[in-house]
Amino acid sequence: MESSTVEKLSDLSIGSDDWAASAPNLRKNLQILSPEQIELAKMLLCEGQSHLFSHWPEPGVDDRSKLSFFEQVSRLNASYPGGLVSYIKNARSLLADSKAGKNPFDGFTPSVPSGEVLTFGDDNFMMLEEEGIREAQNAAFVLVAGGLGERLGYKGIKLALPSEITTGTCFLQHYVESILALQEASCKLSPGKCDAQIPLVIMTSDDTHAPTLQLLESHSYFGMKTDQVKLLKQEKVACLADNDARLALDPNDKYKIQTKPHGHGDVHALLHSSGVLNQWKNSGVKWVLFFQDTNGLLFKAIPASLGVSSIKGYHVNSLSVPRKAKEAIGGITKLTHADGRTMVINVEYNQLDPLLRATGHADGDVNCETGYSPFPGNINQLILELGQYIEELNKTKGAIAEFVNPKYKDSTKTSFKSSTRLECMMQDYPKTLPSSARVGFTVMDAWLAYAPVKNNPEDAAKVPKGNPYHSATSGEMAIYRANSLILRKAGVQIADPVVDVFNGQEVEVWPRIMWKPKWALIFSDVRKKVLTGCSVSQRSTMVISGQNVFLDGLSLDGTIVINAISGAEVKLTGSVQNKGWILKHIDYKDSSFPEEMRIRGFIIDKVEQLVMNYTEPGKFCIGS
Ligand SMILES: O=c1ccn([C@@H]2O[C@H](COP(=O)(O)OP(=O)(O)O[C@H]3O[C@H](CO)[C@H](O)[C@H](O)[C@H]3O)[C@@H](O)[C@H]2O)c(=O)[nH]1
Repeated sequence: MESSTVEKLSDLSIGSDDWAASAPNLRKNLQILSPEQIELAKMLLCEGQSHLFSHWPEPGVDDRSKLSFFEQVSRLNASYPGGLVSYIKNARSLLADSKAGKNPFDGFTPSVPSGEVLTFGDDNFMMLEEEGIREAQNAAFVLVAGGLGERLGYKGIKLALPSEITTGTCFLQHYVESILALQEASCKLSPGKCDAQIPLVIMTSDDTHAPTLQLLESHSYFGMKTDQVKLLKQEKVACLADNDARLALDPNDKYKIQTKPHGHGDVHALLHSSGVLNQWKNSGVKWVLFFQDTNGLLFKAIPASLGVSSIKGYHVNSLSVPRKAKEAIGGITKLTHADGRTMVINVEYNQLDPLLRATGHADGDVNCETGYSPFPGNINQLILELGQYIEELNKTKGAIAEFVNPKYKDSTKTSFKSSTRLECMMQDYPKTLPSSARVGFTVMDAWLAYAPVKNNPEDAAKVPKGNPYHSATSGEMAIYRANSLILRKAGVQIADPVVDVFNGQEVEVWPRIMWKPKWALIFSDVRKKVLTGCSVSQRSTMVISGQNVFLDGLSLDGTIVINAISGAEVKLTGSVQNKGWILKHIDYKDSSFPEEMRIRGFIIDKVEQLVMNYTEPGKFCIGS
């Protein structure tokens, strides 16, 4: 050992180790720690964390575990803006506010903001869609997928779950194919050569990282270039044992700090620290679109909402849908402070009711005469303008306003039922923006834009009548409904749905109509490909996978599946009739079926179908 190192160590461990007086068991072990670890130990003691070492035995016993404890501390320190010192200080302050019952919206009065309300299929909507397609080549997508989906109770990652079982396409595949279709459509509109590759970042966590990577790798990235996709893993944060923000030890490992997820708000700090935003800026990206793991309808709403951002010049545009009172989505709210400040921001679903009650709305979160809450529902699809986003993150480093939600043992609020932690949400990003920032929102019908898969069958069945179930059943049925309604609007005679009950949830069953994003991204695509005199019966299934497939005088009563390369132009006409595909009820408790089927309450019995595959270029016609 070099003499200078010897001196330094002896200095710390023998001579001047008074700083460790509050943790005698740590003091005895200083000799096994590196200088960096000793610095971390000093920091922990300074922050009142001596209890972490009270059980430490003599040097020589469990030394490996002691070192791995510090490795974890080092990781926790590095992954939080400002390190653990900031985390603990923020925690103390938020815990004190929580104990005092301080309302985070103190001094603010809520009111209903005004935003862009769009109507599917009208001239304005179609103009915005065209604009969105033009801008798509300047977009980058960010998918937050670090959550485990505890409410759904599904064992795998939600991105691997089929969004519908007619084609069995999982959410991630659908998202990637939609982005690739946007890329192609946008480039086609550019004069000259356009070789834009729309980047996709996926935020994962320890819970989801490996399976997400595996899903991508085992499917060749669903057609994306491997360097087009980047995974950023969020770290968990330390749990807090009490109001003094003493860190909690893992009940199963006393050399480990217990950790829990910090929330989707981490995405901003991760994008900032990864350097990816500047790379995007240099390659001409202008818009960053954030989205969540299970919304099979989302890409039907992307083109028009991107069009709104572009035409209005919004720095922040949140996509929203009419919200049913008490629905588990935040409300977009205008908050006006007594001092004159205003902001338009998401008020999370658990905070909206208390905020309204505290500000003179005795009934809290209730529907108005329209049958919906007057506050539009935030679906957490945000479009940020990259230049202003980078400017803001350079100031904040991506730190987002946090909150804490401890479950107290009793009304004295002195101890917790279980450890808690700080959390943050990505939609709180606008909270720190200057008043000059252009923050807006776009409202679209829920049938077109929002059908997440969040609730397990039991909880979904308990949702108040008239409110959306947000289950695998409703998420799938919503896709069929949206596609049916879009074709209806384009002039196809689509039979009315029938009402059925799956896993205790009453849903409308429309014909199972599916198309790949490359067939139609926007309504004008559908109109170009759907000619006159078409009809589809309620029991029918239609799957279109091919760019140049046209419906012209088709009368479908059964199942038709078309797979065609882009060079093949296929016309579907005349009558197609067969026994088709039948939905069969299954019970979610019946473990003879795979979990991803059980959670929706049905399987498809593929009795008879017409399947046509076109692998050569040319013009083809099906139907008699
Ligand atoms: O630490 C986390 C937690 C969640 N997520 C991801 O964030 C997304 C949203 O998570 P949840 O589905 O659990 O979110 P909530 O339902 O609690 O609520 C959020 O989504 C709603 C709409 O779906 C509303 O917009 C609401 O205001 C917003 O907070 C998911 O893709 C999830 O994977 C992470 O990446 N990391």
